[in-house]
Amino acid sequence: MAEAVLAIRDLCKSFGALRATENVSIDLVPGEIHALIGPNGAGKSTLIHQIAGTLKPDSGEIEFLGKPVSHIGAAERARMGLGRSFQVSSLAPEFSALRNVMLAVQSRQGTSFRFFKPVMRDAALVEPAMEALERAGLKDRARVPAAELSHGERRQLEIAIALALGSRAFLLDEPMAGMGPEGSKTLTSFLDGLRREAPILLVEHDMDAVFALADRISVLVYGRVIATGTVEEIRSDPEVRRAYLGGAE
Ligand SMILES: Nc1ncnc2c1ncn2[C@@H]1O[C@H](COP(=O)(O)OP(=O)(O)OP(=O)(O)O)[C@@H](O)[C@H]1O
Repeated sequence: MAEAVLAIRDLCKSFGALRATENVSIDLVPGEIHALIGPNGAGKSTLIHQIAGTLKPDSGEIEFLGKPVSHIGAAERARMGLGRSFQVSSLAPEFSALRNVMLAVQSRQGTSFRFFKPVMRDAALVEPAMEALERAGLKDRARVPAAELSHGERRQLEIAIALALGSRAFLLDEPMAGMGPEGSKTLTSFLDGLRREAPILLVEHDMDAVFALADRISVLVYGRVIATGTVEEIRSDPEVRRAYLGGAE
């Protein structure tokens, strides 16, 4: 298997007596969607927080792009290209999709344009912002205020921002939440293509989306990974069926 973009080894996190993450080891290889599923309270969000750097593990290692990152903060991990999306929306609703992405490009370029006049600065931001919108399938909606975009388009916009920030891997926490059947279908096909941009660690309760998208699935129950495998392996695993999938077919 290709070298992991993201490698998590023996991660542990307890809240008092509760073991929210217990010796979790999973990885993310180039081009894949690795879904993380499990019942409510299994520890999925706790794990994503630790990977993103917003929660400190008790022990274990996290490597991103071959470098240990356990000791560095969330902002630094984001700068390295670990893109987290969907739980906290960072969109400015009154600004156009384009302006939202331009702000991200600007934050990435830092102060290198501060000596330029605003209009020239804008020109230097438009091109990379439009490119990110195109990669996220939103080029035609560039001038539309974020508030007027559909639910699914706002998620695409968040992805465009992550792409503009140079994401090398995506941590997506329940992207299908709040979507109707049509929106879920559109977003599923969008995410299907997104894996070519960067691999995705996908936390999702929508099993149709998970089974349609995942190259591999890890099942988390009471903080432990009870199985990792392909869709077929996971669907036919007796322990997984007992603990989580039940009669879902
Ligand atoms: N800050 C905290 N302090 C104490 N307990 C916590 C804290 N955060 C999470 N927990 C507990 O850790 C366990 C795992 O929670 P977590 O939110 O990670 O689960 P989850 O799999 O994401 O659930 P859901 O699918 O409902 O979002 C739960 O029992 C939860 O109550």
